[in-house]
Amino acid sequence: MTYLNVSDVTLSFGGLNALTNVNMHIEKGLITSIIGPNGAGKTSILNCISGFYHPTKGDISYGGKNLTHASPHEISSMGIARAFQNLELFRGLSVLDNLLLARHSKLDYNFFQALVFWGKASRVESENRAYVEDVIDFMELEPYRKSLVGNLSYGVQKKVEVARALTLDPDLLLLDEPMAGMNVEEKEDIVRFIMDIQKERGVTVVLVEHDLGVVMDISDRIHVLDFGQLIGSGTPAEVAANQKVIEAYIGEE
Ligand SMILES: Nc1ncnc2c1ncn2[C@@H]1O[C@H](COP(=O)(O)OP(=O)(O)OP(=O)(O)O)[C@@H](O)[C@H]1O
Repeated sequence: MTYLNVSDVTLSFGGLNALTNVNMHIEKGLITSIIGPNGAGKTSILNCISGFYHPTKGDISYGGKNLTHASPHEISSMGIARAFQNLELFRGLSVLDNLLLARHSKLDYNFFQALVFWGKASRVESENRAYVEDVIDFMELEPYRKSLVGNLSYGVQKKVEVARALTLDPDLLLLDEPMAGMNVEEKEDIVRFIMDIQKERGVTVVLVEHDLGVVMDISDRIHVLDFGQLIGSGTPAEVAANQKVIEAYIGEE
């Protein structure tokens, strides 16, 4: 079942097309990876889906709603969360505070209720707290909950970044190179969490990743971009046998 539909999307910066007439269908409940050589347009497509860029041409719809011109905040409230390639965490705050702050953007009580911290506000606040504690538990971040993010290893910070996105209770999670800069053990760890996020929490995952071994292992579907164009889509086996994809990767070496 198509869930997120990228339809004929072009994204131009002056004379340069970062994306050209890209069509991509993301199915609900699956792990879909977007791969391609450097500069192929992978982050650009995530930026379009999450509202940081708006396509120059084409449409993006999600669960039947058009989000082409929606803001990042509107898109996040539709159930799409993103973990960033460059960490978007507050380094001087603890893991717990970072996650509470992220979760806070979902609060639906108004300023005056918050001020007196009474009634609905206090109920919502304790629900948020419980939700964040559940994410800490799920991501096995308990040993670090009071640690300042800036003092943690890069691998743990990347995990906190994924946890930050999870506190938004997403239906769709966009992960931009969650394994970049990680050692083998850290990679194995985060791969396990990505698979659990899909299976146990029922979240649809879109993954941008350079590690082709990992991508082939965990993806249900793969889309391949090269110079801003979609050159292949399908299961890992289909993509691995695609001549255009093979050439794009050989050309990169
Ligand atoms: N804000 C911008 N202004 C101008 N050009 C941009 C901008 N963002 C991206 N580009 C260009 O668009 C093209 C695609 O970039 P993008 O970051 O999407 O590629 P990528 O596949 O994510 O690359 P990488 O694997 O290196 O992260 C590149 O040529 C890049 O220089």
